Amino acid sequence: MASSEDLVVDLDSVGVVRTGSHLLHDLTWKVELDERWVVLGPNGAGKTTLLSIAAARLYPSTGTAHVLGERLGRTDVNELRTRIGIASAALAERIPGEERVVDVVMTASWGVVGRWRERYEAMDEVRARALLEQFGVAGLADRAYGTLSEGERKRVQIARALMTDPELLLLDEPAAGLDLGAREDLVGRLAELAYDPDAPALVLVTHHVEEIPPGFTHALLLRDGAVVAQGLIGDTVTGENLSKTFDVPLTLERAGSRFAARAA
Ligand SMILES: Nc1ncnc2c1ncn2[C@@H]1O[C@H](COP(=O)(O)OP(=O)(O)OP(=O)(O)O)[C@@H](O)[C@H]1O
Repeated sequence: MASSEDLVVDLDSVGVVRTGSHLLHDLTWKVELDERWVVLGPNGAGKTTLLSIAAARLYPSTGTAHVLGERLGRTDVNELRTRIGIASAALAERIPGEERVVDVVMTASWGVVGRWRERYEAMDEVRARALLEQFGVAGLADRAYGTLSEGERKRVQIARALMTDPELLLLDEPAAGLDLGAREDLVGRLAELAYDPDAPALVLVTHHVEEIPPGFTHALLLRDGAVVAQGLIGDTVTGENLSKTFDVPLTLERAGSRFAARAA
């Protein structure tokens, strides 16, 4: 079955089974080009599994998954993966501590461009430094990555994920481990990205409604591998839906385009 061109992610009744457990169950989800999605859910809900499918790194056991119009399992995933940017703790762990920050960002494109190496290197470096500037860490470009704070590293990881000018950007818990100031700074920068009409489709995974950047348009709430609710953010991120998702009575406050939740 073909997927509409405007659909960046198109999952139809997707299930993922591993060693007898259902990690995802009958999940249907469609992400359009101009949408910015937040995926919320407790530990073990299946958020990272879902992101792995959207990243074309995991195929569903049942159902069909199209990413950027290509059906997983029937396409060259190496070519497809160059069109997807991802920032996650698992990828970050593989960055060598001694690597120069600008190289951490630049090397994201090296898998894509094999020819005219030297020419591309100069262009790559200009782009890498501009992305570091966009995330407020241009001053760290020549430092060793291992010397950066957690908040600085997160920003570098997102700059790296954007290096190939992806059509889809996946962010797995980008604010995890950040102090309040660093979180707010990152939320502000992600809001700028969300409001940028030229930015890729965005999917951000988090446990915390406080980390939802303004400008995000849609939400998917997951629990035990199944969808609790999905749709426009204002309709979906509600106290009732969050209580079902996290299995604890919660009240939700909304101030402008920011959310805060606490036990009811
Ligand atoms: N290969 C596997 N075999 C069996 N179970 C697995 C496997 N990989 C993951 N799981 C389980 O699947 C469930 C969903 O995992 P996943 O990492 O997608 O959740 P998550 O929502 O991202 O959780 P967290 O918020 O803690 O990161 C978890 O219970 C996990 O233990």
